[in-house]
Amino acid sequence: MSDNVFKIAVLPGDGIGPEVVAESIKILDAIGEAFQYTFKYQYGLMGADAIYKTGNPLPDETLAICRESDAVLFGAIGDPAFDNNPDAKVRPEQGLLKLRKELGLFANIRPLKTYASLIEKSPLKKEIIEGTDIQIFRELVSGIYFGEKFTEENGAYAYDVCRYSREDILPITHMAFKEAQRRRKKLTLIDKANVLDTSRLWRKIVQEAAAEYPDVQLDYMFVDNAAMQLILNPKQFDVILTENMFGDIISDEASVIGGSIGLLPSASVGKENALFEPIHGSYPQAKGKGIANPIASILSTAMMLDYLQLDQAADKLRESVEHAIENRYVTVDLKAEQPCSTTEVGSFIADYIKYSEKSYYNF
Ligand SMILES: NC(=O)C1=CN([C@@H]2O[C@H](COP(=O)(O)OP(=O)(O)OC[C@H]3O[C@@H](n4cnc5c(N)ncnc54)[C@H](O)[C@@H]3O)[C@@H](O)[C@H]2O)C=CC1
Ligand SMILES: CC(C)CC(=O)C(=O)O
Ligand SMILES: [Mg+2]
Repeated sequence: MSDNVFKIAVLPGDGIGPEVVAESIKILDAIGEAFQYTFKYQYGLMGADAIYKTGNPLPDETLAICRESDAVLFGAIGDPAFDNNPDAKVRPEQGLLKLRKELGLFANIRPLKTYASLIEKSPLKKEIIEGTDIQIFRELVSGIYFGEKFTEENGAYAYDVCRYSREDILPITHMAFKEAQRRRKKLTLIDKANVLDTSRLWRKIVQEAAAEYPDVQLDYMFVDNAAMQLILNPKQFDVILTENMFGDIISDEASVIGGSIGLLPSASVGKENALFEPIHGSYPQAKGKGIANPIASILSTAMMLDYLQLDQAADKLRESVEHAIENRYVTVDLKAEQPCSTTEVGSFIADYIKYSEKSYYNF
């Protein structure tokens, strides 16, 4: 990374991935213009698109581009042709899981907040969700997604092994405690320690680590109860720490509180690199229809600007997104009276960044 020049690996992927990433690039260019940054993009094949073109869901060239980059901007992978074929040995999802493992992206951070103009649009009552502000820390490169897996040749049985080590658990545990210290000083470990040995190991290690953070209130919640509590009383949560599969599931559920999964960004962070992607998938039903909400990808780009320590630019991007949402310049999933298309939302946000008052310069 040299002053004001940043190498960004761009992996659009499948389905709506290319559409929402295109809006993020449009906005990154607007940020570059407004703040005099240069973002150099290197595009890479990924997922089903990569399988169709190369036979590999994560080509070596794509991995090399990511390793050489300052950050990775990723869309989504996934294709019904593979979803509906349980016998497919090569799958798009393998590319994403391999990329996360190869880059050592052990911490997946999924922020969730509510917006005033969307509160009334939620299926949940205003008094329950208003003011919800949660950070989910999901372990991303271990657990059942990465364990030994086997299917008996005649389909008689199959298994997936969930395995965790202290080395898998500690790094993200410390990250989550430190984030709680910066926020409202509450950390909730979500697990299934009443049944699973792996969860009991999480609870033991997190309990040990807690001694280093006496200012943080630590509590525990079984994942089935947590799935209910997220809907009953989401404001009880500040920072959530959990293992891979539980985090995958509860973050999609939590997205309903914010108004749409099309709003939720994520950062996947390791020691030497980071990847930024919406929490949603390739939403194949919407491919090519211009109805996909690009804001989750755009807010993931804001998290990338945070990571690159471009704080003013990140703040301006978030201000621009809030301006679009509060002025109802949004896609159909947010129940807009006059829905905008994916590209209209992106252009509205990009124009606001370029032409709004210089509210972010300290003149
Ligand atoms: N990180 C990734 O690349 C992920 C990939 N996938 C893959 O995506 C494919 C589809 O999986 P699904 O379970 O249908 O998950 P999905 O997240 O693609 O879509 C689920 C539902 O969420 C809504 N949705 C998703 N993205 C949206 C957006 N940007 N704007 C508005 N609404 C949106 C739609 O109602 C959609 O039917 C599968 O192949 C799956 O493996 C799923 C999750 C994450
Ligand atoms: C391939 C899946 C594990 C992707 C996903 O659902 C996620 O990361 O949220
Ligand atoms: Mg998921």
